[in-house]
Amino acid sequence: MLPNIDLTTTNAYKYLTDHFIDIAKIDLKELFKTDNERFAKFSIQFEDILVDYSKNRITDETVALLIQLARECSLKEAIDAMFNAEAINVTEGRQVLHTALRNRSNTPVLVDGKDVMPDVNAVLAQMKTFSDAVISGEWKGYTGKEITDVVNIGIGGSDLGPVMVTEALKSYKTRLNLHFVSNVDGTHIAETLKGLDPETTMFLIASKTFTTQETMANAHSARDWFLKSGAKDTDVAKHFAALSTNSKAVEGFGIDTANMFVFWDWVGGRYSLWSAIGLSIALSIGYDNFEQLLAGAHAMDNHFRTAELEENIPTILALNGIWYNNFFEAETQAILPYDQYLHRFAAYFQQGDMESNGKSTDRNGKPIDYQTGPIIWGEPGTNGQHAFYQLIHQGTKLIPCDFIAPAQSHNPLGEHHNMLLSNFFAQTEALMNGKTYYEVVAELKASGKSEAEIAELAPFKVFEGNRPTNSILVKKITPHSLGSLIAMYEHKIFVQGIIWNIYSFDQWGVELGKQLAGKILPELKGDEEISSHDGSTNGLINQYKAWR
Ligand SMILES: O=P(O)(O)OC[C@H]1O[C@](O)(CO)[C@@H](O)[C@@H]1O
Repeated sequence: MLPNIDLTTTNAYKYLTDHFIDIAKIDLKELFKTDNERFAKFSIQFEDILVDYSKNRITDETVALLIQLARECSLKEAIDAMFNAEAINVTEGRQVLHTALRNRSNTPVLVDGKDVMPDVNAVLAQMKTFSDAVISGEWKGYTGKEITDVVNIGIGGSDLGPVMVTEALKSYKTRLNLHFVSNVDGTHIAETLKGLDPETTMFLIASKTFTTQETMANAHSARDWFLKSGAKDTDVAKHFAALSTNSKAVEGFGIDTANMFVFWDWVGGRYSLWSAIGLSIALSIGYDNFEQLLAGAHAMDNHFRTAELEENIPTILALNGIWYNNFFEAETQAILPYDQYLHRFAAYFQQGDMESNGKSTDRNGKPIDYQTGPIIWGEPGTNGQHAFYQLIHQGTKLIPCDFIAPAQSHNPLGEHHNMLLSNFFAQTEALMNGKTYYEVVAELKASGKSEAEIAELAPFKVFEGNRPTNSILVKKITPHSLGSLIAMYEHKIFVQGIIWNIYSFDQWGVELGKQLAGKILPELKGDEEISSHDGSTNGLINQYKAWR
């Protein structure tokens, strides 16, 4: 069972509320001036990942109180409950076992008394055989040609993880070209298919439920396109595979069950890239690299499960986030990777975090009167610097930022990487130190400006500073380190959900829109005027009908 504790009733929360009044007045750069050990104290290295959280508005006391909060909310017990296969996804009556998918040590994981590891390993073996055959060219299409292109059709967790990882690990690419179709907008599949040859294209229909409207519509359009090329129904087996928990629906669609890669309902969609949903990743980077990704995540799982809370990276990151979210009232959290390969990392964790912790009902079914999940956003550096960093530096909102960068580039081109990393280091320094009015005046004087010009300009050039950041420096983005990095954020989300006393593994909030779309779709068929909705919705539907 998960603990059920309202964080605002804990002693730690009360102490933190008082402590916040003191900390709100303290300037972060002063904390560095008075403590030479601050970096050593507030940074943790795990394998090839260094997490520096010293540029946060925290003291020893803050960290101690946040840890106390985690203890009072029974975090350790909750971690054990997840790894021990308790049904902690209560509203769906399921276990939460994405960690079993990457359990490379193969210790038994018992679900209802049955060890799931043999099934996990059997699917991995099937993925290996299949991906090896397609990559080597041994697998032939219906006219005897090798497969050159793979199209993953899926959405949400059946798309975002594979897209993010295949982009992040592009430098490990096999000879196959990967494409991803998610949107029900016909443009997505139409544009993707334009450059492809049905004789050499493989489709992966990725859907946990195999009922998702967008995925099924795209899957049918893909099959129509394939059959139009002259292929027969019996050729579908050579060009379509399914990644799903729903064998019946897969059969119903006409995909050979030999080409079905299963997973289980104890894998949440947004945590499924480690499962058969990762087949596109295995095809894209090769099975051995996919296994390395799993191994990296497993290493982080072990760290999360065994490290003391004070040394536990996901826990520390989560508690820092709670500090800003619940005390400083920060509304958002930026994820800013200084690595072009990680350009979908923030988008991936938009689903990971916001679908998990965007909840306002606690574990008693009662409305919550404190803040839960933040808005997650971000773009790669340095592009972001030339777009939205203005607001991070000088806007009225406090935006805690995670900066992520690899020390080694896969493309060491002249001075590019030093230039990139100089920006990475400079930004967190600038956000912390800011620039005072006196510094601005001195700078303007030195540049030869008149007194009048200085008086006019100076206020606009002041940077308040004192803006918090985490710096996550990774030796190199490899399948292993990326696996660890993803698992680190997954567990951060878990910790926050525990402390906010919410259920992080359901997603009822996506249902209402789906339901209403299902009602509206038949109304769009004919030409008759619609009057069954509110005035705005009626007006919009009727104008759509008039214009289409
Ligand atoms: O894999 P499926 O079942 O097609 O679902 C896709 C996505 O839809 C959601 O249920 C949200 O609509 C996500 O949680 C999930 O990742």
